[in-house]
Amino acid sequence: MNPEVIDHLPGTVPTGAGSPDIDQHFIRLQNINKVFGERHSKAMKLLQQGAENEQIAAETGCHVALRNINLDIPSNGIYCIMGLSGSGKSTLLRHINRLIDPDTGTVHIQDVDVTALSIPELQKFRQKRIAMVFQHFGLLPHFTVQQNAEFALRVRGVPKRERAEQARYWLNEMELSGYETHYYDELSGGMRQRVGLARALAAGTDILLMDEPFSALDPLIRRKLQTLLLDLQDRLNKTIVFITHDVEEARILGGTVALLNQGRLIQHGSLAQMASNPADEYVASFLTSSTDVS
Ligand SMILES: Nc1ncnc2c1ncn2[C@@H]1O[C@H](COP(=O)(O)OP(=O)(O)OP(=O)(O)O)[C@@H](O)[C@H]1O
Repeated sequence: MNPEVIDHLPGTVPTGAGSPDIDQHFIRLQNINKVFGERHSKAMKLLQQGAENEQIAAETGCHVALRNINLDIPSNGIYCIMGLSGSGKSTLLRHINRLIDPDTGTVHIQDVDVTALSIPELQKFRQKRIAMVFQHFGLLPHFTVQQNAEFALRVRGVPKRERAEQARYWLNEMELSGYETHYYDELSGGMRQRVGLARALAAGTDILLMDEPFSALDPLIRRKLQTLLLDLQDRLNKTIVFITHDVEEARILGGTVALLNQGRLIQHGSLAQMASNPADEYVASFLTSSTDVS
């Protein structure tokens, strides 16, 4: 049996009991800049000279998605990335697994410089360490629920019986037993996202990147999935980076956040600290426009 699978068989899933020490610098982004657009080198030059985003856009047509991001994300917890639409949340998240390459800067996960990995090394690293859950589920419509849940293990070359066992375990955890042979079209939004979660968890990685996973769902289902995620996290102790627009959702998920505005990291820490000592007007109005976080 594949030793990677043994590590993550249902009976050996790590539990929250005796939690490991938290590594405060588990994921470390340093000096990340990211510009999108065709006149890229001109835009980068202006950025490095300190030009504002608007000036760069006016002179080059390029969009500055991330500006000098320095952020440490601790291990074994849920860390929320927040900000208005277009503030750079997804771009930041996708730097962690290098779905997007930075223009400058580095991403480390523990002692691995993710930005320095070759493509084959990166593929292996992702398969072993990082799973992703998407806002619009990212399921393959021509695959059954079971096949979708097995997908990451199949890509990794895990033998059929073992991956089927893993997927069934996580589908059961997601209350989807009995739906294994169903297809995407036959599922509600909440069920689709539970398949997305089962797929990510079956992969057995220690890092989960979640890009607004619950925002397409109606409020009751959303609340149910938040509770499900918290219950799982109590047992699994993963490092979860979770994008949300919603301050209330961030508070439910533990209240540790990084807040972006126009590609800049404006403030990070606990929501309560940010509410009592906001870095600027934007933070204050972002927090109060959503909910009471004190
Ligand atoms: N591939 C791309 N090409 C050009 N511009 C891009 C690309 N990806 C992102 N952008 C731009 O970069 C900025 C940041 O985008 P990003 O998707 O990271 O924001 P976001 O905060 O996740 O927004 P949303 O909440 O709407 O998903 C946006 O203005 C977006 O239009």
